[in-house]
Amino acid sequence: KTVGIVGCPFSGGQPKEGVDEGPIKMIEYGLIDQLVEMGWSVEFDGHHKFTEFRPAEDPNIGKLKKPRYVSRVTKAVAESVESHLKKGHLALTLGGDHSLALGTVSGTFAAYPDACLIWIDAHADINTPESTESGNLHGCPVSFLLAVDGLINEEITEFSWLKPRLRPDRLVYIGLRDVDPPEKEILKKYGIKAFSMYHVDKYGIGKVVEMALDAVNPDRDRPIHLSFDVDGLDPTVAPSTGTPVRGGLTFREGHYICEAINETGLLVSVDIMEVNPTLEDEVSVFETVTVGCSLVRCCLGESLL
Ligand SMILES: N[C@](CCCC[B-](O)(O)O)(CCN1CCCCC1)C(=O)O
Ligand SMILES: [Mn+2]
Ligand SMILES: [Mn+2]
Ligand SMILES: [Mn+2]
Repeated sequence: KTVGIVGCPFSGGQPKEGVDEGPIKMIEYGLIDQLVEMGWSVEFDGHHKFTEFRPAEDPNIGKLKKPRYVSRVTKAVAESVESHLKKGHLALTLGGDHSLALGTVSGTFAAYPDACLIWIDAHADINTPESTESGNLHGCPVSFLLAVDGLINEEITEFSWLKPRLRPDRLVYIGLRDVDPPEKEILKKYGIKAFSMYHVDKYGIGKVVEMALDAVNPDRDRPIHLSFDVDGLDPTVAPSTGTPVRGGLTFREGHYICEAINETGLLVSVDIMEVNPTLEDEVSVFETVTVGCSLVRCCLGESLL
């Protein structure tokens, strides 16, 4: 079994420097050897050089920041992910900020139209060009990916390459605790299944993962795309990330999600996003990078016994 690693040193979807170093650090910390050790064959042709994609001019479109840069980069990511999947590889995307999911999820649905998406995050990342306050595209990817009318106005031709294929009933969240009011409206309007930290507390992570799978994969026959924003974890677990929010998933809850999804045998594509190894002290950086690597290992079959 082969895993194709898509290294995405990219920070254009948000304002903080450093998140582009996330993939570099995860590889530097030995992720490839760890996966080889587990029996995986690894295809990694080096990190993408996205700085070459940066347009000279990239004025805001409405409130959206760096729309052209994000569009070009995510289109390339979509092609990489799709290509690995069409070769029968498991796609592993290392971020980089979460706007990259515009590419990863597009790539997965191009290869597996019947897929479902499990989004681990403190945030819903479902702002529209109108509803966003920050204009940071890492807060918007899901709204662009949803195959529903009336979310994205046609004027945004930047992302015309993106064919929205994500049905609302194929998307489920775990870990939410910082959702903007307009995002709450969108979740309600489309009946999108969302398990917040309230549900994790109420039911426990085991039941929550089971309910999440029941919601989007009732017969356990659909390929799974897991998009894991490390800020879904509590900041004491993954401190070095751009938008930390207290009251998050424990180390074990985060890993349990990956172990349980691995156990389905249906995982085809996984993103580990928003590791920024420049924001905190050395120990915090080490913790955040290594938790990213251990989440990957659990997605790829590492087990405690
Ligand atoms: N929803 C936010 C955060 C997005 C985080 C992206 B992720 O999950 O990939 O890290 C926050 C907007 N919020 C509005 C009220 C004032 C504080 C910021 C946004 O900027 O849209
Ligand atoms: Mn191959
Ligand atoms: Mn987040
Ligand atoms: Mn996110």
